[in-house]
Amino acid sequence: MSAAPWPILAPVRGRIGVAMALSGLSAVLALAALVLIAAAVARLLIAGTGGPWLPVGLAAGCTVAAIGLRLAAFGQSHRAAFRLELLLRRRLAAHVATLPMGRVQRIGPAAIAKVMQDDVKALHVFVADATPLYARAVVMPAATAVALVVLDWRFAAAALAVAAAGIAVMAVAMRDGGALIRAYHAARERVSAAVIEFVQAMPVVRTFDAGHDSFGRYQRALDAYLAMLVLWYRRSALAARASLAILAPLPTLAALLAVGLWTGAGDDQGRWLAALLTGTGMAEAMMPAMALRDMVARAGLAAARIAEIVAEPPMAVPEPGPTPGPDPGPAGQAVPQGLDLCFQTVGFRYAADEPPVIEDLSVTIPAGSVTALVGPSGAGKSTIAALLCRFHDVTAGRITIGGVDLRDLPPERLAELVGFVFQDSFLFAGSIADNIRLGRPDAPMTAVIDAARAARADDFIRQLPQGYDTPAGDRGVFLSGGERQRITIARALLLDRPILVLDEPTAFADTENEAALMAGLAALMRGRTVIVVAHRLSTIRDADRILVLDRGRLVEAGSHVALLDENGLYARLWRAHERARGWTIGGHRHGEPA
Ligand SMILES: Nc1ncnc2c1ncn2[C@@H]1O[C@H](COP(=O)(O)OP(=O)(O)OP(=O)(O)O)[C@@H](O)[C@H]1O
Repeated sequence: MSAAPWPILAPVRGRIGVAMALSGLSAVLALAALVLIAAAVARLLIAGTGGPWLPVGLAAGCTVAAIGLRLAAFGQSHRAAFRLELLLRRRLAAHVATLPMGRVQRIGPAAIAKVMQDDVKALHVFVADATPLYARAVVMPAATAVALVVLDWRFAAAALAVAAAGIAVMAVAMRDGGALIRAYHAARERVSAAVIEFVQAMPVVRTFDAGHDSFGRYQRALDAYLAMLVLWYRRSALAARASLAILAPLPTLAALLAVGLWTGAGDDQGRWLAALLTGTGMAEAMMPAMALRDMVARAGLAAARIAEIVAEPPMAVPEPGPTPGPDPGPAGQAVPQGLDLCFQTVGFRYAADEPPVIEDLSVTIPAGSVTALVGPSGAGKSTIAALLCRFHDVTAGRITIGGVDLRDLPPERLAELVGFVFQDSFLFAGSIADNIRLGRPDAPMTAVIDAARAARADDFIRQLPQGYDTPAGDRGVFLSGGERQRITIARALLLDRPILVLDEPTAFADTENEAALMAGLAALMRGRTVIVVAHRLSTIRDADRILVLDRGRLVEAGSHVALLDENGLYARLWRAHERARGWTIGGHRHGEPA
């Protein structure tokens, strides 16, 4: 990973430049104030050189201006940081929205959230705090060196020799610095990941080990972090302390005093005093630049992670312009004519180096029909549902709606045609009504209520503390899996898409909810083209056609009755399903004495 944060700062480069220039100028003025104070003291000590008030006044002016410029520099850098934060978050959000959903799932929502929050924040901190300090740490020693050369080259030589010795020892302390910093940050990140995993997995972990071993991974990450710190300390502690001692003001002060005494450079007391006042802090002024290395490295890592997301190729969309796409038809119309879904020798693999999970799938799903996808675990049912939503693009063949390749449909057109209900029904922070309105924010309340009624959700929503205005989402009201699913169904009903993809829609239904959920689903499916992925075969026995998949291939197709007659894979799955329904916990069959 590149460790240079600078390219990503390009949009605010101008403002950062201004901040650094102001900070550098402030350093020069602070130095000028010291020279002027030396001149004032010299005038006091040496008779006949004039009164001290002019240099004192100028020194005061320089100090005030230096403080003002420093504040202005931080003002500019903070503004640049806020602007950068806003720009990067907007850019990331806009880019992530263009990525294929499958890619987003593969990168992981948590990883994306971390980049959008933590890495952007790290760059904010870098720009706001580090850039002015960085300029100061470079300009201050350089300007001091120039001032010393002007005063007397011997003072300059003495101060530079001390600084060079300090930097040489520091270089020893920082050998392998880049590798150590990367290892340090990697260890820190493993601790963060372990703590997140620990908290997220707590419900599962606790059930199994009552919390005794659940610290395991976290503890190991902490141990590795500690080992890393100890290694770093051992490698660099002695040299680092030695370099800090050399770069501190005292050694430079001693060198300047010695040079003044022994070389005759101190004969001009005014110059000597000026050299002592300005030069003493020269080596020390370099120290922040060393410390900032770590901040630059951290910002570099954050920038690299942001760049990685931005470099993800977006989903291919057709050129804007008239698209020969099928017309979704007026809202409320049953299924517009000609919206057959067609898989033509479709193949799909998740990565170029992975085996295909869908192979040579050719099937036509007529408009208005209900088609179920069944098959053993891992057969590829959910993958087909995901392909229909363009979470991924097929890697062979094509999928068409009304004769148009999905890849030739603008995403918004696809969204008008196809609606989805997944097993994992996510509710956003917002009221229940807002959640039903998602996708049709201007829908009137009467339409929301009608959809909720048809989805069999109206009754339980009305019993919530604030009815349709009750807050949902993570921090909202607690709803059962079946209730959440019925809200999702109401949402899909309100959207009124002609084609529906349902992935395990009854996965979370309990017995009490199942009847309501099935009734809601029946309302939703009426008059639409439906593709439903189901584990519970009893829920899809009335489907017009059942497609049976095995290891990515279509092995049987037909109605429930026809497939039972065939006595193949479907018949075996059905018998297994029937047996499983008959079993109760404890190993007894329904109707048998316990
Ligand atoms: N994001 C992914 N990356 C890589 N491989 C995946 C991904 N999702 C699924 N697979 C693999 O693709 C194959 C098909 O998975 P899919 O989830 O489509 O099967 P399924 O029939 O829906 O299974 P189940 O009934 O268990 O949900 C499996 O071998 C699975 O491991």
